[in-house]
Amino acid sequence: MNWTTKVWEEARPLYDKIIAMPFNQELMHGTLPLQKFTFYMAQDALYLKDFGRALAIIGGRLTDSDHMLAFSEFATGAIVVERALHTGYFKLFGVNEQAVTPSPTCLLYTHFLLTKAAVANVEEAVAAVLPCFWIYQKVGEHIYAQQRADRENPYKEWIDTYAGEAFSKSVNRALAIADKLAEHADLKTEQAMTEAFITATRLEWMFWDAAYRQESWPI
Ligand SMILES: Cc1ncc(CO)c(N)n1
Ligand SMILES: Cc1ncsc1CCO
Repeated sequence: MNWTTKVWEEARPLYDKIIAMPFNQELMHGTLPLQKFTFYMAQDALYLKDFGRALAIIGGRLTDSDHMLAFSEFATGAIVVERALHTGYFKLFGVNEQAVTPSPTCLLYTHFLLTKAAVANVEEAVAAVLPCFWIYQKVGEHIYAQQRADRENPYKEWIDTYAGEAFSKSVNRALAIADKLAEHADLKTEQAMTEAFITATRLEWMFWDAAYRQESWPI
């Protein structure tokens, strides 16, 4: 059994909890309050910039040139999505970019990714960024399949991005790279990959939860 199949079995209960979150249920029905979505978007723009940075770092650390190419394209993709938020939802919903600073959870997640990208084994670094691809694809596709066709959803563009074919191609490429690295990894490295994947999946849950609560710094 390949590593991604095994790790998904472990992550499955976390994924089920992510789907059931009020943020995602309300996003699916188009009833998520605009304030909560706007908070999420503003935090996600900050997230995507550092995520892109982490992907570029990993790209530079990989050995295989096909893998390097894939990660530099993922890094480009993350920055393109970050730019699209600014010209799309930010303008549409009137977000003041200057006023946005990272929430505790956003900072925790981006710093986790940047630390793994910079100093962990590259296999573990790839595993750490994988939920950003895979969880978003699964959530996007779930919401896309469940949404009601007769109703306009203000968050349609978000849903279409992550349920779309272009994103799916990136996800499949990232999964294949992770499996290839796991295939050649020793047991200890494979276990570290699994742990990094599970931690990042928890952080995905926390990122949506923080947006729903519009999390701020306690002091
Ligand atoms: C928090 C978060 N994780 C993953 C993605 C998709 O890459 C995103 N846009 N935001
Ligand atoms: C995972 C991911 N999320 C937004 S862009 C990107 C890389 C794929 O282009």
